[in-house]
Amino acid sequence: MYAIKTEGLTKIYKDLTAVDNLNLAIEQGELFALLGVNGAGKTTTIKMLTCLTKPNHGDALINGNSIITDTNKVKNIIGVSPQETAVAPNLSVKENLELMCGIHGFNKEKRLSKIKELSNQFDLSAILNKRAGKLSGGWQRRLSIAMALISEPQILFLDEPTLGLDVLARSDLWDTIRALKGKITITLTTHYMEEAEILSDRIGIMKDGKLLALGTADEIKISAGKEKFEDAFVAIVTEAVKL
Ligand SMILES: Nc1ncnc2c1ncn2[C@@H]1O[C@H](COP(=O)(O)OP(=O)(O)OP(=O)(O)O)[C@@H](O)[C@H]1O
Repeated sequence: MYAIKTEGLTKIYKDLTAVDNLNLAIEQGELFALLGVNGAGKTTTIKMLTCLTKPNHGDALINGNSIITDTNKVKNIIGVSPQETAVAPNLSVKENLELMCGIHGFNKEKRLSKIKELSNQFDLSAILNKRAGKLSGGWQRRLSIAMALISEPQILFLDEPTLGLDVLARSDLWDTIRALKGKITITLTTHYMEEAEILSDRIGIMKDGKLLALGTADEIKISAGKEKFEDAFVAIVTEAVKL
């Protein structure tokens, strides 16, 4: 069974088709990147897959569960780190993690063990009592990902995980994401070509709501007839090559 399978997934806002007949299948354990320039439809796709907004047409199956008819099941098996980070700025790092444990109804024992496990995994131990709003963007994002993992999701969605971060913070976060690779299915959106190429198993390139290319970075380079992934991306989105 695919982790994610979309069938003609479409979202229309008034006269704008934000996501246009998206057909995509993502394997279990895959790290998949949706790459595209601003307004390509990446966030709208993630919002539909995470049941935050309903499609106008089509459907998507998340581990076999429909985002339209099985929303509760879908919500139980996914974790989301949204573009606007879900971190509560006035709470400490620990309180943010506790809040998520509370939302998922963990008892004290489970809460303590989960916070310990994630603090170790994400290097948060030394900053547990710091106010989240005082952390740098990179650390807030790291906390946001840790929070998304509290429910032990089977599929993790990361919407623009490194948006606005400096080179070092981005590289740190790439290490964090790499460490999750293979353990869980990850779908991330990005407009950084390098991020998609370095991190993901496969990449889908979107523009104007449409999926223009799909494959590994190498496959995309070969089909576009370019040696560098960046050149392939530019050629595809400027429609210099039709795949
Ligand atoms: N709630 C909304 N109402 C109307 N139009 C919307 C809404 N949300 C998104 N759009 C439009 O849909 C299109 C796709 O937006 P979306 O945010 O999905 O793109 P994106 O690829 O995630 O871009 P970005 O990288 O800027 O986040 C854009 O033209 C956007 O303006």
